[in-house]
Amino acid sequence: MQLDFYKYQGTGNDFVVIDNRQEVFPKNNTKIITQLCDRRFGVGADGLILLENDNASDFYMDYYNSDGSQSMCGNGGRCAVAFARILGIIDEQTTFKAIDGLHTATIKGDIVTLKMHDVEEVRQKDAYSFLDTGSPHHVQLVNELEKFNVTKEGAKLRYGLYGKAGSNINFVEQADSNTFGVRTYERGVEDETLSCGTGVTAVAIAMHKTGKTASNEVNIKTPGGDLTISFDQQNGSYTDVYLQGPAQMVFNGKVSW
Ligand SMILES: N[C@H](CCC[C@H](N)C(=O)O)C(=O)O
Repeated sequence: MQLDFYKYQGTGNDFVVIDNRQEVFPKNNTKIITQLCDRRFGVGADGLILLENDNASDFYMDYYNSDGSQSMCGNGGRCAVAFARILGIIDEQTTFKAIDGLHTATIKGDIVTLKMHDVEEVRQKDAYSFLDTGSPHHVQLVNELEKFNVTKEGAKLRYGLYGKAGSNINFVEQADSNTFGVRTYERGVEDETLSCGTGVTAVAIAMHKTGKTASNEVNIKTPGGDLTISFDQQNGSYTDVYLQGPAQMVFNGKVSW
């Protein structure tokens, strides 16, 4: 079988993207997904995005981590919006569906602003917070983030604290009143990625909830680039949560198996 694919990246979180509106991709075959995402035996990516038809919105984003598991992906969502515009499905605004429901988004140049779902609950512990922004996230402040062993400590928490289902693990260092550095260990990739969209969204909300910032616009610096998160807060819930940053096509080609 031979298929056209596109490679996208959003702040260094990279994806194989396929137009699956004709339902040609064998998505029940996890081996093909893991192989496409393999950086030595395949194209190489943190995840796979299948863009599909949806009868209630502009398109459906079917997202797979590089190990074939599924969840919502914030950076992937931004890339899917950029891809939908290239395909001519959308213009500057869209409503699309993902595993966690409907999202609206706007795109100007290569900057995509994606509305994330509301967050009602932030579990606060002494050393960390835990919340779901479409995917589950552990958020923990550390010192000397640049030197921190994210892969080792992330794996320890991901398996030790959260069992089989696991969680993504975000390590955070505050830079100023509304700026934070973030490095993320992603479940499903089982490694550090250069950026995680649902992760930085979780960090922004957790930092606001725990009083580290009073601002409802938070800047995040990841190893792959900068993202901005804005939100409202009403009776303890976070609403109108927006994730903003670049999404770029890198190359396209054909894969066969
Ligand atoms: N990179 C993604 C997260 C993928 C989800 C995932 N790793 C999981 O929870 O299974 C993002 O930008 O939000």
